[in-house]
Amino acid sequence: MSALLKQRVRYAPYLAKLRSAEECVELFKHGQYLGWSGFTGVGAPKVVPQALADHVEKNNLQGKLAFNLFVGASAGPEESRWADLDMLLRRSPHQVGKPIAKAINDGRTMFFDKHLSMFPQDLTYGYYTKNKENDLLDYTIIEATAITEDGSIVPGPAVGGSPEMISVSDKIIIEVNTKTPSFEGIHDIDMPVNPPHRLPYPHTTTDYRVGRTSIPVDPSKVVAIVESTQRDKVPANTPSDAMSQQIGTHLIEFFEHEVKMGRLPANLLPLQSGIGNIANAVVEGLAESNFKNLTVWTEVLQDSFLDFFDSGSLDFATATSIRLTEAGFDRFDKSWDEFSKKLCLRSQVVSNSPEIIRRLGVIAMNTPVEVDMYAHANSTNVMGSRMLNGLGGSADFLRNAKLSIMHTPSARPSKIDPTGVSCIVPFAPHVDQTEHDLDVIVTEQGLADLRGMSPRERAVEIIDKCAHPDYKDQLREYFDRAVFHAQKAKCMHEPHILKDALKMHLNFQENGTMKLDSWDQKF
Ligand SMILES: CC(=O)SCCNC(=O)CCNC(=O)[C@H](O)C(C)(C)COP(=O)(O)OP(=O)(O)OC[C@H]1O[C@@H](n2cnc3c(N)ncnc32)[C@H](O)[C@@H]1OP(=O)(O)O
Repeated sequence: MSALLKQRVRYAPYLAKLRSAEECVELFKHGQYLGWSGFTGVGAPKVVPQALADHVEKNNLQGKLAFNLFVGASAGPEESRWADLDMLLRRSPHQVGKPIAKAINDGRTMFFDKHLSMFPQDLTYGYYTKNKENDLLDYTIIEATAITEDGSIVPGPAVGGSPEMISVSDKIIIEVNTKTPSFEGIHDIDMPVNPPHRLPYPHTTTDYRVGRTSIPVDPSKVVAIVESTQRDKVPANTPSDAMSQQIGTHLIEFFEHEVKMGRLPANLLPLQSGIGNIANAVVEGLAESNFKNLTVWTEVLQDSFLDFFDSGSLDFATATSIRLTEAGFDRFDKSWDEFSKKLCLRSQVVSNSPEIIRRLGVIAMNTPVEVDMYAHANSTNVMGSRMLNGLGGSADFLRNAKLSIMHTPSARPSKIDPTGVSCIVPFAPHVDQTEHDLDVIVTEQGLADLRGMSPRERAVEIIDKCAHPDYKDQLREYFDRAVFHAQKAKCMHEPHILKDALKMHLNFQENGTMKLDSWDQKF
């Protein structure tokens, strides 16, 4: 037992339960229901999942030792390995990475995609274990960076759904990570209380704290403590480029206008920003802008937020996960005293709570796959059926924010055409965010402010301001034809010609580009 482990585990009875990761393997049986800590690739267990993967690989147990796995959002490379080894029977509510997306799209893993604010509570309602005898997760494997005197768990860089998983878990395995510095003091943990006893969340500011800094656990449920010395491995972020910077510029101009019109205060309102290079560019733009005393209420913080703090413009940020690269974590650790005063990590049911997002008037910004001309957005399924990452928390925020913004490139490259995929389409083949949720669509071409507009007005605005020049005329022609058709058919509210509505997608599937020869083209 390392001296560091002894120091981190302040509840002595747990030390008697010390096991190696390999010694935990025998606890696991095919078909069990498991919870893992972690959110967006950080804070997930590492050594026990790796030992299980090694065991499966060594004994050719692919598909024979497989699990129903729940993680707050995505986990790290261990999850990808489980996907490659056919160890995932079922997975929810979010995932990231080619191997797991492949397992889902191959039909090997049953995935369901759920709002991240709802997933943990639905787990406690027993919705996901309803076919089991005891209605509980068999094991939760949770990464801790310290254990308090009463046996409570101090998580690392993610809280996610761990409080709920622990509350509905039959047995618990704690991986104490002694390589990661202790994150004690940075968390604010809400434990689940189900209706009819649930009370309102009292949060009225981004820095509000209920005051619990660790996750309480019944020590009799803890069956093993395992030491881990592996840090989180987050791939480098895609740097911002001219396209994403242009989107950032449009947004900052829009915020300045909103302040001038009195619809936003001078320091804006708490910001939520999604993942990816557009989100990073927006954060970079804000850090360089004239806005001061900004706050952030979001679900994931990335490396760009460290610069945002350093710029002096950001007063406080809160999320459920701080997804930093190794270099980002080093920087974070070095300035722990400074960052930890300005940062709080919460349960995902709180970071993504519709109630709080609406109360605080959050400004939400996320990237879709595509948006249609009436402002329905697809965040998850390419061509209506190929799963990318899942919905994540995008709809938690976009449905409830004061300003709901989707930012996207106007077009993406296909294999044969540098602008072969238009991200503005006539009809979204899968809808995650509806026309009733979205206020603003922005691409590098421009910004469409849709507030108060009827669907036909929206279509004109989105095509004019946001579509790529290669697609503007084509989209306008579809819209004009749809209006002509709808006038005759008396269905002018949201005009469509169903036989044509998906022709851009069909052409992409057949010819590798969304550019049509004509709308009369046959498929
Ligand atoms: C945990 C969280 O919830 S974070 C907060 C918000 N979460 C969300 O919004 C979840 C849903 N959104 C997402 O996952 C992402 O924003 C995405 C994938 C939709 C877009 O993110 P980006 O950084 O722009 O994605 P990126 O450019 O890497 O594209 C990802 C893949 O989708 C493909 N893709 C994206 N848009 C399209 C499109 N319109 N048509 C076809 N393919 C597309 C890309 O080609 C790429 O495929 P590849 O991986 O095979 O190369």
